[in-house]
Amino acid sequence: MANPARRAAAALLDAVLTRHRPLEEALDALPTDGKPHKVRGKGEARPGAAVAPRDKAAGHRIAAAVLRRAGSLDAVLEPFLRREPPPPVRNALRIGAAELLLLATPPHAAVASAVDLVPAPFAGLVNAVLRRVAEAGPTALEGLEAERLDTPGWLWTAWHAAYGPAVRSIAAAHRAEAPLDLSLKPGAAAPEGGEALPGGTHRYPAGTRVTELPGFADGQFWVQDAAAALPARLLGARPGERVADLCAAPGGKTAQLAATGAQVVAVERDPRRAARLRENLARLDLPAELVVADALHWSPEARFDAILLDAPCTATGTIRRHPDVPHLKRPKDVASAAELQRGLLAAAAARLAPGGRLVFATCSLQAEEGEAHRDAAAALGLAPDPIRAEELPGLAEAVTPSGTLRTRPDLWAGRGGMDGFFAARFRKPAG
Ligand SMILES: C[S@@+](CC[C@H](N)C(=O)[O-])C[C@H]1O[C@@H](n2cnc3c(N)ncnc32)[C@H](O)[C@@H]1O
Repeated sequence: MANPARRAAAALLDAVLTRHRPLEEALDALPTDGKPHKVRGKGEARPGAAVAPRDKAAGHRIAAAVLRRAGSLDAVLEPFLRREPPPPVRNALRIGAAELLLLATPPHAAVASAVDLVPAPFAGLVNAVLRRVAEAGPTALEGLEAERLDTPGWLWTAWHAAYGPAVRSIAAAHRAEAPLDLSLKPGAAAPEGGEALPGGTHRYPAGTRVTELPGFADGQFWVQDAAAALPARLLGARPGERVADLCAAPGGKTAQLAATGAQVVAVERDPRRAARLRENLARLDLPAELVVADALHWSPEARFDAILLDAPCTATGTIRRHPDVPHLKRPKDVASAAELQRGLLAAAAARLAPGGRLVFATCSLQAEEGEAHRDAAAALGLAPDPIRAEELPGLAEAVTPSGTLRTRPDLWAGRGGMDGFFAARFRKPAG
């Protein structure tokens, strides 16, 4: 019987790499209470033994290491494989190699538990291959062009076109797990042990469990990457203003807007995500009107002084936090996300009062989901309202010459990086 943490890792890798399901969904579907586990959205139920929370966390860590470094791990395994093994065997080999080369698991335990994951006819193969990998040790990774191997070719090409040689440092940043960033409620004290970043975010080491920090249950703060905190700040909402947060769940930016004293209307299409937003606002004790609706077709009674459009996107700026993204997204997803974003931008422009402000943001590194929208906005009656470097202390490098925001995971590299975000600010001419 395979070790529960490795079994969980194998189930997570099967979900992402074979069935193309998001990692978060696969984590939710792991049976933690002995019930059969259900794969949401597919109606597929399969029996599974319960996984203790500790084993689930360990399995998640192993699966994430494999997803981050799958290209490098496959390159190490390559010389020892004469033909392609079936997917579960390939994943067991990747799990074993990740434990040996990246996670410092003692070799005997790494090899034996990978062998336990596969059916008997493959046990000899997995044992022999992983013993060879164990003999080489972490030096097996030396000399590999890890940045390229661990990045799908189409993303490398797109990032090279957009960012030039920085593509290499972007890809390198994806190798590390992201730290935990918190935004604080006004007047709240930050839990001890963090670093105060310019702009107000408090940063804690990767792996910190937010629910265990003092102040979480009484709603003193919420999880929000340092870059994700910027778009709402750039909107500059003021007390009493009527502000819409389109595409609002899980609500990090709604919380920021509500904390300014503005009258916030949060719009979210997905009822399940809207329920999470409601819970988050209740925990934080921050007020906002929640509308469960499609922002493309929603018609409010009155127009807004300010709108934040944090549009759905391919999320390629969040790969440090979501290492499944490069394995799941395809170029056609960028094209369809960009089309939806154009529609949402037009809907947002129509709901803005004359003189009103709009911030458009996406957590994508793809230019089609960011910079391309800047010029299209003129046709919607929106004038650029350039962002100034003084507005973003310590982050002048993220302000582009045309006054948009472009953060990347390799910025603030010595401090733990940040998510990749694009933001542009517009004004609707008065009268
Ligand atoms: C990038 S996330 C928003 C993150 C959020 N602003 C925050 O800071 O926590 C995009 C959200 O938009 C929602 N969404 C997608 N299309 C939508 C639409 N047409 N109308 C309203 N919400 C939509 C998704 O369900 C998702 O919750």
